[in-house]
Amino acid sequence: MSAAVLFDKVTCTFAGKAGSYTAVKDVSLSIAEGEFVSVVGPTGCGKSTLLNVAAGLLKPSSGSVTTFGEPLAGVNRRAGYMFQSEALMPWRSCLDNVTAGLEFRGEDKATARAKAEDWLGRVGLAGFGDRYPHQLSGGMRKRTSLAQMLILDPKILLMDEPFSALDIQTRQLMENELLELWSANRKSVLFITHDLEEAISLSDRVVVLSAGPATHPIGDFVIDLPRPRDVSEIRLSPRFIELHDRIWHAMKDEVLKGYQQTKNRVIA
Ligand SMILES: Nc1ncnc2c1ncn2[C@@H]1O[C@H](COP(=O)(O)OP(=O)(O)OP(=O)(O)O)[C@@H](O)[C@H]1O
Repeated sequence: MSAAVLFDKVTCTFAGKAGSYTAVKDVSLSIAEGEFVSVVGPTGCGKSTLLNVAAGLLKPSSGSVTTFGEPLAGVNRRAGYMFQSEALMPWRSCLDNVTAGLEFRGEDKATARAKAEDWLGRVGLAGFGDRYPHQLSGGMRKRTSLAQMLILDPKILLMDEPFSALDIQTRQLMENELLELWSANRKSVLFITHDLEEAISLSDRVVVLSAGPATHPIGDFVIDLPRPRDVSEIRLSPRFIELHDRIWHAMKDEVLKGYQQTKNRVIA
């Protein structure tokens, strides 16, 4: 079975006024079909850069990416995205935001509407379709974004700190909802987060990145916690605490290095 996403020795170098900067170097990483993989690492190390490469929005300076065995050229059409920032169109209702992708694909309005209503129900927003984004809470806007992504039935979900702007309770509710939707129809997920607890509670595997420059994976941990999981309860289990200790041990020096380097780059 081919990997949903396979990074093979991916390097990304950015040109800048002060010279070039190699954000990630020789990254090899694979995400299997149906696998939930989180990538954690110090601030500014290159997590979003890798996600952008998987999305086909950024071409690596060297190395290659394949998706389901095919070389990725241009935007990854098999992927759905969810980012930290709000991506809803403020001038469209919640329902019209969810139908947008299908309309762009040329699906007829009535079918798109029926599918969107179904998805709004699945993410707990039945009856909210005619609200506009500014009339929804942060959690509801995230649910709308989830429906907007899932309605297109992507084979891979690329998620860049999608819940980091939410308060802790709403965040855990959303994480549980994501797991429930994911387990009903296992997609491959590449999930970027700063938050190690979030990574462990959601994932099958957690990949730890080194501090930049030339970021690369320094640890790859299988998360053997049972499913289904409740993200707030699983954090109290002895196995979770053990995994957290091990991964944090691998990460903490890099986090300090990353923080120092970011500070120095700002000062320089
Ligand atoms: N287009 C670009 N041009 C120049 N430098 C860039 C560009 N994109 C990213 N970088 C640099 O590459 C490095 C990695 O950035 P990236 O956003 O991937 O990190 P991150 O791990 O996602 O950060 P954070 O944890 O803060 O969200 C950073 O030092 C950033 O300044």
